[in-house]
Amino acid sequence: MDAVTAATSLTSLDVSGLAFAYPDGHQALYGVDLTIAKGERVALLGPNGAGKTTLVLHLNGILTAGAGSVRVAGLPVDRANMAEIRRRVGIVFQDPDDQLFMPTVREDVAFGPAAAGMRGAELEARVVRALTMVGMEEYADRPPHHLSFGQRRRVAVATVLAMEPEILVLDEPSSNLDPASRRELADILRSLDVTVLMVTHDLPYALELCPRSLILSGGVIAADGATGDLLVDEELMRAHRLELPFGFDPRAVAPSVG
Ligand SMILES: Nc1ncnc2c1ncn2[C@@H]1O[C@H](COP(=O)(O)OP(=O)(O)OP(=O)(O)O)[C@@H](O)[C@H]1O
Repeated sequence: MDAVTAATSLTSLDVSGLAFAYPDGHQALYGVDLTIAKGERVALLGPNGAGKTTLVLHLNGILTAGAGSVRVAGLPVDRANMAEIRRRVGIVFQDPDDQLFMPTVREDVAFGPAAAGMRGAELEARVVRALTMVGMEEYADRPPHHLSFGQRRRVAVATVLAMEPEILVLDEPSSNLDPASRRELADILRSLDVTVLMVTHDLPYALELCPRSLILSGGVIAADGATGDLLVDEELMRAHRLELPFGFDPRAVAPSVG
């Protein structure tokens, strides 16, 4: 596939036969197949140790496939395409402090685009746009370490959005957020015109935000379907150690809209 075809691909992510063992021999992925279309919001569910983080680390080449392939908008994730892949796949890690290291919020958000060569008014506009998307434009000149956890998570999302990624990958985005911050982040994610893959143990959040979910279990995709359908399947949930919060009834929640 040539670069032009890749750039206009309707598939954001295509993972095929992905297998991976860590250097100590531990096999974490056994042959993962999945496709995510442009603009979809998909939750990646699964018990501890299922391989979710291992899979995510393959999406921008932090880990490279032992076997199989990963393509982002048609581009293979390999050494030759790494700069373009890292621009297209934005990963928001669970701990915002892994992503924020500059003296001000503005510099943190500018870091990625500046490293890609952007300068001057274009860079400033990019930073303002990303901060506005997460409602943090008024905090541009503050040191990140003076912000609350929820605000730092939003800035971490902005650092990734500033790269205008094809896919936004979020690792446990709702963890450690109070209910209002959790809802505000959901509103932000819903407002974005970007493909989203969200790793989460927060099943109500998955239902609220993601019309589709994947269950990764034992290093393979064990289920792929409408989030509401998966969450009401008690046998499936039990088989993969997934539990809804006490009293939560997925049938009572309106299905998320794409
Ligand atoms: N650096 C490593 N070396 C060896 N094994 C590892 C390494 N990192 C993870 N593993 C193993 O690979 C498997 C998958 O781990 P991974 O972190 O991908 O799971 P996960 O689904 O993200 O789990 P959690 O929900 O707990 O975050 C686990 O059995 C884990 O112990």
